[in-house]
Amino acid sequence: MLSDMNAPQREAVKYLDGPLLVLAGAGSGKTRVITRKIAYLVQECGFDPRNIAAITFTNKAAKEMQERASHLLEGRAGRQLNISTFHSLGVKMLRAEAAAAGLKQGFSILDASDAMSIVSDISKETEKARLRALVSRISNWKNALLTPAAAASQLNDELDVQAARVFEEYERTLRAYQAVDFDDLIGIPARLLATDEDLLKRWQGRLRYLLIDEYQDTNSCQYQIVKLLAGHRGAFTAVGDDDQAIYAWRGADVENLRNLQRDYPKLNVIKLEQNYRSMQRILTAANTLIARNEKLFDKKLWSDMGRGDPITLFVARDAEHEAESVAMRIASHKFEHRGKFSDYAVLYRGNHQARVIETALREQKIPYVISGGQSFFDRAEIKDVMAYLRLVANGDDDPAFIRAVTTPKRGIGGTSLEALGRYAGERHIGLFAAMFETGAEHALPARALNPLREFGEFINRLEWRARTESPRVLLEDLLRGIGYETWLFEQFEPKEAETRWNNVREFVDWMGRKGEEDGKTLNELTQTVALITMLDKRDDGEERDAVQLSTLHASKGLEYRHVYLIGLEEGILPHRESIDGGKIEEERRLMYVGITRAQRTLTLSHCERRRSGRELRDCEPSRFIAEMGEDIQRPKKDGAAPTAEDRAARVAQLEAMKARLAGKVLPGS
Ligand SMILES: Nc1ncnc2c1ncn2[C@@H]1O[C@H](COP(=O)(O)OP(=O)(O)OP(=O)(O)O)[C@@H](O)[C@H]1O
Ligand SMILES: [Mg+2]
Repeated sequence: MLSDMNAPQREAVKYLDGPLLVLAGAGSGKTRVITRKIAYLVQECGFDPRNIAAITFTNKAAKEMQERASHLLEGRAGRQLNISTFHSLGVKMLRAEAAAAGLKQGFSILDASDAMSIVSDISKETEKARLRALVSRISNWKNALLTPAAAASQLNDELDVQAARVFEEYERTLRAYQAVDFDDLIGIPARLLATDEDLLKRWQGRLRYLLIDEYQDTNSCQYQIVKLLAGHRGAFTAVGDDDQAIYAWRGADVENLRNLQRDYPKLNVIKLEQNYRSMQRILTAANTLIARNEKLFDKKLWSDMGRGDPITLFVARDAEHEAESVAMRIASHKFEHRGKFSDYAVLYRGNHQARVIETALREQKIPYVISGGQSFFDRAEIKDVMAYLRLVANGDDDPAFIRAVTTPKRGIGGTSLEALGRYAGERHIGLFAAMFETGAEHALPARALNPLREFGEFINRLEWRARTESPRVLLEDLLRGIGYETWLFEQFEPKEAETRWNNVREFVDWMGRKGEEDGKTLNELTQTVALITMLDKRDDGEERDAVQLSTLHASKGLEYRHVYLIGLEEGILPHRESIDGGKIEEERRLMYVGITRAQRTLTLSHCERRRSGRELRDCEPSRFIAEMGEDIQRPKKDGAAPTAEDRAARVAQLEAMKARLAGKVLPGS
C-alpha cells in the first residue's frame, strides 16, 4: 500500500506516536498522505472507520477524498468514514447535540444573504459597503469566539460601537428563528466541546483520530475544535503549507501553524520536498515568486519531472481579446495534442472575470464547468423552493416563512404580514406559530388570515408526511401544490421561465437521488444544501469532459495539466484593495497557488486595456509576472498585433474545423 510513496511520506503515514504536522510545499503529496493514512489506520492498525475523521476545505475536496479512500478500502468501510469540511462536521455535531445547543432538530442554516438582510433590518443601514463592514465585523467576533458582551467591552472605533449593538440583536434574532449562520456551525460546537465535559468525552470517543488537510487556512475557532477533540493524546495529523494561506480575509490565521508547535511541544514535524505535480520550470517560477515573501518556515521543493515547456505570456488588447485568445489556444492545443478538455483550466482572481471567458468558450463550442461561481443553489428559483423546505423543517424560520408565503403570491399583502409580524413580536413567537393563535383573529381581518392559515396547513401536512415519505415524492407534491411552474411562466418570459423550471427539475432530481442513495430525510437534505457554498462546483453527479473555470481561491488543492492564468494586472492580481491595505503577501500566495496548479504547461496573460464602468483604462502588468523570474517566453513589443503564435493557433483551428467537416469528429468537440 505504501510502495508508491517516498520515505518521508511513508513516515508520515505510519507515525502514530503523537501529534504530527506535515509541512510542505505545493504538489508534494500532502493530500495523498492523508488519504493513504486513512486506509492505513483501518487496514493496518485496526481502526474502526467510524472513529476516523478527515477534514478538508471544500465539499468537493471531501467528495474526492471519500472516493479515493473508498477505493483503497472495502466498500462498507469507505462509507463509514467521516470525511467532511469543518462546516459539515459542525452540522453533524449540532444535529447530534441540538438539545444541548438549545436548538430544535430541524434548525435552519442561514446563508450569507440571509445574514446580510437580518443585519440590514436590525441596523437600518442602507449603505451597502457599511452593511458589509458590519457583517464582517460581527463574523470576525464570532470566529474569535466572542460573545456580544465580550465584544462590547473592547470597542475600537465607531463601526465597532454600531456593530456591537447589532451583534447582540442579531444573535437574539437567530435564536428566535431557531437558525444558525455559517460561523455558528463552527462556533457553537467549539463552545459545547469547551464547556460540556461529558459531551467532549463522547466526541473524543467517537472521533479517535483526526486528519486535517489545508491546515494553514484554519481559523481560531476551527483550531479550537481540533484541539478539543484531539485532547491530550494529540491524535491527529495536520498537513499544510504556509505559502498557500489565502483565507486571512475569512479569519484564517497561519499563526495556527505556529500555535500548534506551542500547544503541542511533542509535535512531530515532517517535511516533504519532492514535488510530483509540476515540471521543473513551473516549479522554479513558483519558488522564485514566493521567495519574496517573509518566510515562516524553511522549505525546499524540487521536481524530477523534467524541465517542461517554457511558460508563455501573452498580452491581449482587452478582456474580450484575452478570452478569445485563451479559447483559441485551448482549441488548437487540444487538437494538436489530442487531449481532453478537462485537462485545461482557466484561473482568475474574481468571479466577475468568468463571464467573458464563458462567452468566448461558448462561441468556440468548447464545453466548460465553473467552480467558485454563483452556485446553482444560489439561484432565486432554488432558494424559493428551499424556503419551503426550510419552513417544513423549522417553523420558526421567519425569513423562510416570508419568502415562501409571498412566492408565489397568495394574495397576502405587505400590510397583513406587518400586522402578523407585530402580533408575533408582542407575543415573542415566530410568524408561523402566530397565525394559528386565536389572538391573530383580532390582529388580522379574516380575509387576510384565511389564506395565511391555508398556507400554514399546507406546510404542516408536508411536515407530517416528511417523517415517513421520500424526499422525491414530497418535492413533487410541494411543487404541484404551490403551482410553481405556472407561476414561473406568469412571471417571466417563456425562455427565462423554462430555464428556471429546468433548474428546479434538476434540483428535485438531485435531491431525489441523494435521498435514495444516502437514505437522508428531507430535513437532513435541506441542511446539506445549505452547506453547499460558493466554493463548490455544481455537483451534477457526472464528470463531463469540460474546461475548468475557477477562481484562484477555489482552485486550492487541485491540479490540471494545462493552466491559463488570466488578468494578471495590477489592481486585479494583486487586487486593488490588497495593494491599498498592504496585503501584497497574501496576493502573492494566491498567485503561488495558481502557478502550482499546473502540471505540464502554464500560460499567463494580461490586457493592455480594460473596461471599468464606461471607460477603457490602461492596465499595468502584474508585478508578480516579473517576480517569477526570467524564464518566461514574453511577447515581442507589438503585443497587440497578432503574433506568429496567434496565427499558428488560427491555422490549427482551421485544420480542426476541416477535420470536423471531414467527419472525423473529435470526442468532446
Ligand atoms: N510518492 C509519489 N509518487 C508519485 N506521485 C505522487 C507521490 N506523491 C504524490 N504524488 C502525486 O503528486 C500530485 C500532488 O499530490 P497532492 O495533491 O497530494 O499534493 P499536495 O501537497 O496536497 O498539493 P497542494 O499543496 O497543492 O494541496 C498528485 O497527483 C499525487 O497523486
Ligand atoms: Mg493538497
